[in-house]
Amino acid sequence: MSAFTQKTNPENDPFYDFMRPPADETPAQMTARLKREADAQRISDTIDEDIKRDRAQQRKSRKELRILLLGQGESGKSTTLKNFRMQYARDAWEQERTGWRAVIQLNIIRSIILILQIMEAEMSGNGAFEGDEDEIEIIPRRHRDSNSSGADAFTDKHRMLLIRLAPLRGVEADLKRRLGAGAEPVHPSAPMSATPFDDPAPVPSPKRSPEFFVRSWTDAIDPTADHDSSTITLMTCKDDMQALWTDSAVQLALDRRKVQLSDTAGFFLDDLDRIATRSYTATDDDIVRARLRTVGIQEYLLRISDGFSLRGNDNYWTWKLYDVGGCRTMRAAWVPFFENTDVIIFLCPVSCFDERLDEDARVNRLEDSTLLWRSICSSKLLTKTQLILFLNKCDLLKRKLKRGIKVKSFLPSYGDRPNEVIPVVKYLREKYKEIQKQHSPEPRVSYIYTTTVTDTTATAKTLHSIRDRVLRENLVTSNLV
Ligand SMILES: Nc1nc2c(ncn2[C@@H]2O[C@H](COP(=O)(O)OP(=O)(O)OP(=O)(O)O)[C@@H](O)[C@H]2O)c(=O)[nH]1
Ligand SMILES: [Mg+2]
Repeated sequence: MSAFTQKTNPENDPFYDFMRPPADETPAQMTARLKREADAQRISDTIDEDIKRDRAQQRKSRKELRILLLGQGESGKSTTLKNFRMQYARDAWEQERTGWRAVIQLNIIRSIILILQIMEAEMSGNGAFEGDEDEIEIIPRRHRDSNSSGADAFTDKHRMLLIRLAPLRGVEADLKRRLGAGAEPVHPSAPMSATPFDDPAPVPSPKRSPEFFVRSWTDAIDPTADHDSSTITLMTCKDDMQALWTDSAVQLALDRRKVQLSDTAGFFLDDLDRIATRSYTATDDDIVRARLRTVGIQEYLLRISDGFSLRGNDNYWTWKLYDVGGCRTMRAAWVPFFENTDVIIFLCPVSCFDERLDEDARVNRLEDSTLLWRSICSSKLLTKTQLILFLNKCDLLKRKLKRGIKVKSFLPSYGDRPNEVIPVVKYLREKYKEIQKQHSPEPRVSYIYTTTVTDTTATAKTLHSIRDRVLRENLVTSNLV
């Protein structure tokens, strides 16, 4: 087994007596024994390394690469995967297009229900509000002024909107039922680990209740499903949804509670005219922006041409991409996938410096991401794995800094550097590069990209560059060139 099972008590080891040194061991005998043990360990490590290298070599001679997408929840792993599939698995991508409509409808309803909840809380003078038992996403992460209330700002018009939009809750339940063919509940207080290598430990229940998710897209995205009743309700509610979203009292309430709805995952309220129609078909951009949380680990196959070999099928490689759930309750499940992983694409959302984790509100998101990056860089299991870092969500960072949020207030080490995108990204790039350099068991090349993976055109260029670099490196190490 791996190095991560070391924490067991040696007294429980059935071989403990056998391994225990003799009671009357002299210092000279002890030195000799320790040397023997160290030699044996070295030989065992070398054999393990040889086996690993042979396996990697075999996979490479079959032109197969394993690529793992890692990073905290909402860092953009599935969105990166979507970009890969859009570029390199176009047929499957097209087949799933119709099915994304239901996910996007659900994203819209989630945003509306959040606004309704906030409005209800404000009307009743409650500082805080609770979502439904299995409520989804978007309970604000940042600090709220819980004493403020705008009850007076709301009128009969708002009460009427509450009533008229109530049918959306039924549509939400219906869509969840249909989409949730592969769903299983995630216990909100399930044991968590900050890195995949820590023993999971229970933490207090998170403030937010769990977000909707499905275990696999292919279960959820059913292009043949008839979602007409949801579409009709959305069409009927469209004007009211727009009236709610553009209402000034609502906007003020969202501001008071520091809910930046347009920056949240799966935001489509500015696109209602286009989406709440019977003929709506999800565009590539819509699919990339749609939010569906990942649970467990999902495998996707891509066939990617290396563009080097001359003969027909000879130039195709199979890339096995693994998309994982990034929340702390799911990180322990990553470890079995580390063995034989050729490449890790790690996503750090640079806009998250002022946010807390959904699953543990005590933890700053950037701190969490940095800790995770360090653990991945230092892992002995991943010594030979090529690490590619995406400093992602640069668009959101730009918007946040423009609103005047100061990086220094959350990251004192940032000091008096300019509160602008380029210096912030440069600072984080250097920090992450330094961590990689300091903690990697062996020197490794650093591949760092600044990304906004919802920008499909820019991301296509990044992915082509990665394809070329990864293939070149693996062609060289497998002596195929
Ligand atoms: N504006 C913006 N949104 C992004 C970016 N990257 C991802 N998102 C959005 O952020 C949300 C979360 O992204 P996902 O790809 O689902 O995150 P994930 O890492 O797979 O999250 P888990 O499955 O929970 O581990 C989605 O709605 C994306 O559209 C980005 O660079 N900019
Ligand atoms: Mg995901």
